[in-house]
Amino acid sequence: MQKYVLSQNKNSNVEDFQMREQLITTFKNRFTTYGYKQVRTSTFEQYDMYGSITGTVNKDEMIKVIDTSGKVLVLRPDVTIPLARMNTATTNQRLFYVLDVFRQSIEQIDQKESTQAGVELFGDNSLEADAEVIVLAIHTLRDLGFTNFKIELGHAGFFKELVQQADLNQSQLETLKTYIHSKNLVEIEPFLNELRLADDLRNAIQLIPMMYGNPGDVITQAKQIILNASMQQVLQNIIDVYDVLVDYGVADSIVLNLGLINNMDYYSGIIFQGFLDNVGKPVLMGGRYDHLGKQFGKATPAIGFAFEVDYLVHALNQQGKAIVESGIDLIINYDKAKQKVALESAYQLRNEGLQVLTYLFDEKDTNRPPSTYIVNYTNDEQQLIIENKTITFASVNELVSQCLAVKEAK
Ligand SMILES: N[C@@H](Cc1c[nH]c[nH+]1)C(=O)O
Repeated sequence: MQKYVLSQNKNSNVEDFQMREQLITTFKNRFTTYGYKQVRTSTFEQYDMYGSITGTVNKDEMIKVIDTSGKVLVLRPDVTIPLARMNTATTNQRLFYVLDVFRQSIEQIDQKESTQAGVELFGDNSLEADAEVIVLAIHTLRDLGFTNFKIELGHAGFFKELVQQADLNQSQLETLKTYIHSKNLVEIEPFLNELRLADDLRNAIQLIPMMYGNPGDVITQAKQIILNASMQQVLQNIIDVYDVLVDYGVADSIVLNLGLINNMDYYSGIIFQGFLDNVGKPVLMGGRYDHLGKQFGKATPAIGFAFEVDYLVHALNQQGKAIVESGIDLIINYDKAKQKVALESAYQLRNEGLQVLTYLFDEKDTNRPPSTYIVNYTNDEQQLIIENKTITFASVNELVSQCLAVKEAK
């Protein structure tokens, strides 16, 4: 075990970092084409703020720090909450971010930070907005080269409505959520029997974990357990959003999951999660949270989602899509007597955007990275070597234009 290394689980090698940068460029490009503007929020937040509102991150999972005046702060445990608090726009606002969030669950004590790339759309409560945000998630996954993924679509209201009628206490509610989440059909039945619920209510709750799969089938099943007008409305909302998704041509990527329960409690409408083949956890989570803003004095409808960047990097690595490109454009070897002209060339070539390393000929280091071109400055010769072809050049300018011509031709 290495001394003072807190956790080894953060990707820290060069290839992973480059892959993350490529991913981030993809997020930025795609989010921008849907009208989103990038923002950031503070890394430190007031612990009290999280204490005063409901439906936020579990307080035990937040990482607390104490500033020099003794005030308790937390490291940003979520981005949606601070953005909902900061949002003052009177018209639609589309924001995106690529930021680290800090949470520590009891199950995964080593996992304290993760990078999220997310979007939030404020000020639009239409089902077209719901569909557009989901399509943006799908569009981005396709940009990243994923073909085998599914978006599970559900609704926060479906479960809430049933649970409200069952009148459960907090611990019963948590148990039920766990059973539904893990589709634990064996334990859910005796659990519900003990609660002595009305038959139709017990039956409806028991069927929730099975309300999963092909949208047409799930809608037919769900119609049979509708107990009141609000549940009817919720189901209609799901059907309407799904219809817009069909018009976008993304129906293939959608499955319905009426037992879907997101981590955060602030959701009030459509919720969704994205799953890739071979990754057990969702790589994206999101949904509508129309009541969160109210807690900060400004009721604004809102919907958004966040990708877990680390899981995506892991998935790309597993699929063998890792970047193996570790070489550079050009190496300049030079005799001490030619130092001036060699270093001048290096400066100019770098100025043109080429990656350049310089080495004295008598340097012992043989462990050099691969390069596309090699330049040799010796007392007698000035050579540019490209793929076994040797070209001589008279001046720095000539070298620069030769290199650029080759680069352009590639
Ligand atoms: N902040 C949510 C994801 C989300 C963004 N917007 C809406 N939901 C999470 O971390 O799970």
